[in-house]
Amino acid sequence: MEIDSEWFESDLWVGKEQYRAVLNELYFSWTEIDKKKRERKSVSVPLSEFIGVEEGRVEILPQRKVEETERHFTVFTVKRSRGGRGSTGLWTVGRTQFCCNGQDLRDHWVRHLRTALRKHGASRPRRLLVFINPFGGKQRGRQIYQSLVAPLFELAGISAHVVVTEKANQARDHILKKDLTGFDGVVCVGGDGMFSELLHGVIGRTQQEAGLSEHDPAVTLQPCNLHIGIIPAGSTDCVCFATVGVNDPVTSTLHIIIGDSQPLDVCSVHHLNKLVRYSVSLVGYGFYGDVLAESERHRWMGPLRYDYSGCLVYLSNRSYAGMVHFLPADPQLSSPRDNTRCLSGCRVCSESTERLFPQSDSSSQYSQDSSQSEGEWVSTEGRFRCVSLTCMSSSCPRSPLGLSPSAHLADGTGDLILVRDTHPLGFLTYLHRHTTTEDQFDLPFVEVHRVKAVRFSLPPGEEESEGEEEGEKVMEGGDCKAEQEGERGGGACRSISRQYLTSGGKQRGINNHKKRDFLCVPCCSRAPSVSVWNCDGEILPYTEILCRVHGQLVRLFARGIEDGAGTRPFTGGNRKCKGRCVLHT
Ligand SMILES: Nc1ncnc2c1ncn2[C@@H]1O[C@H](COP(=O)(O)OP(=O)(O)OP(=O)(O)O)[C@@H](O)[C@H]1O
Ligand SMILES: CCCCCCCCCCCCC/C=C/[C@@H](O)[C@H](CO)NC(C)=O
Ligand SMILES: [Ca+2]
Repeated sequence: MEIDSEWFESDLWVGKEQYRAVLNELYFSWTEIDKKKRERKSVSVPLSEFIGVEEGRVEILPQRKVEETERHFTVFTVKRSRGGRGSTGLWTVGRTQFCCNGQDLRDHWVRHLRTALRKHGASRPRRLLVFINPFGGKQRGRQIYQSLVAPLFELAGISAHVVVTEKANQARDHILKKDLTGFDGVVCVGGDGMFSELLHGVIGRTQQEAGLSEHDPAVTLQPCNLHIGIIPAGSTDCVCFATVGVNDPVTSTLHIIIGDSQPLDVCSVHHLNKLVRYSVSLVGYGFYGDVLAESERHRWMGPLRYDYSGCLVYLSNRSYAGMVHFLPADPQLSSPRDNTRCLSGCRVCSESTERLFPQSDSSSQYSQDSSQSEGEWVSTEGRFRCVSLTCMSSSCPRSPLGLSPSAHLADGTGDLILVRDTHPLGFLTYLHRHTTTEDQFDLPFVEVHRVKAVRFSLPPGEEESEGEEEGEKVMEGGDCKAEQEGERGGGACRSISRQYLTSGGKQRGINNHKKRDFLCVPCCSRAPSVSVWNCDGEILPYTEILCRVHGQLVRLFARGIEDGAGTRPFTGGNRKCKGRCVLHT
């Protein structure tokens, strides 16, 4: 019966059917024995997708139920499930209860399966630090963790230290300052804002330990070893959706348990050689900045505030003057218009790993490539509806292909999208194409460039003033110059952002009249001359910024979007796959 320490096989029953079950070093499989059947059922589970084994007849979700019997054992595996809209990125917990012909055989199976799991699971996390935002999204973070995540962690033998946050930035500061010895990863239960806290904590901590300055945009940052897991429980779970393919807590938990590892590009945003923030999804000026700023005034609406604010901002019909300078990426490697899709196991991203971290010697240690020459900067100016930089596709439920459908998660570049001023219908067409398979870049007023760095400045005479004091105070209604001058469009002029800050009464960064102008968005009749930057859902306190993409700076417990997950292939509209896409490689 026992072949060697890896192999094990015997007959087993599942319900009334008899199976031949085999465990080898890669798979656990069971095949129906009934010779009379034309089609015999056969299941094969790679050990990499094996979650756990328990004695008896056991259920884990929705509730733990154990029926202790001597002859049964239950295995739990990753099961791919059909979600809504043909999505295949949804994972559930597969459960199979096996019956043996005696307790000895049962004990053998449990022992062998556990040993195989231990051997195979060397790269799986054993200890995690979990931060729950109890107020994110629909305020269900705590419940999601307790009912869906914790039981699966327990089944998989993961021990979790849980912190329910009491204030903003607690998770970031914990990661920056506390002892993290023994943790294999950090996990957030929340939305993009919580993810951003973990991102800043992990990157900051890694640079501190490496003795590197985060402020210098020219510094090659140290890639972070501590993995980040995202259990989606926010109003916007864009990073989760774009890296997993669905926003589903169980799917994300399973990716964490099996120790998936997805490298991710990160953009550092600087103002005058000072780090302002990091971004993985969107650094957007104009429309996306205005929508975020407007949405802050309607937080009570919950996730719907983005739709409402989107309509208001669209109707305000704004464009902004600016100068954009960018450092193009190597066009030989890929293009934002090559109709490829960055899917799990993406070839472009794996080739980028070799380029970004050439192996310096025979050991497996990666060292970062700093030999490449920077290349020539390109400049353009004009009036823009929006200027967006995204390091990934930024696909989300609203826009399943995302802001830049052919962007890559881990190729060391970002896509810069310039939407020049146009008539309202033109801009509406651009926005609407995000929700369909039609190419949003195939419009005369839209440009897209694959870049390594971007600098944005205001036109001459409109530059930001500098040197104001630090310290923070939220801008109040009534600070509005236009309101004081009786220029408002109707109703009271309200300040639009909780996060747009002034310094102890004095403003930081932007000179007063410009700042007051845009704080009146969109209720005043006078059009503001500057917008704000939306950086992964946070408003930046500066207009003139320098962004630099750091290839594969962090790693998520994810594997990218599996073929067909949460997306549609390029079959519609004028986007045609020419056989070069990842689906065909
Ligand atoms: N206990 C807390 N109290 C207040 N704010 C918190 C707390 N914990 C985390 N935060 C902050 O709340 C912000 C939003 O959280 P999160 O991203 O989880 O939810 P969300 O609903 O998706 O967010 P948003 O409404 O901004 O889209 C984060 O930026 C985070 O810093
Ligand atoms: C007429 C229909 C108009 C629909 C317009 C849809 C446009 C969708 C574009 C999706 C962009 C997603 C960008 C991601 C942003 C996130 O980084 C950020 C943080 O969560 N979210 C927000 C809302 O700023
Ligand atoms: Ca990228």
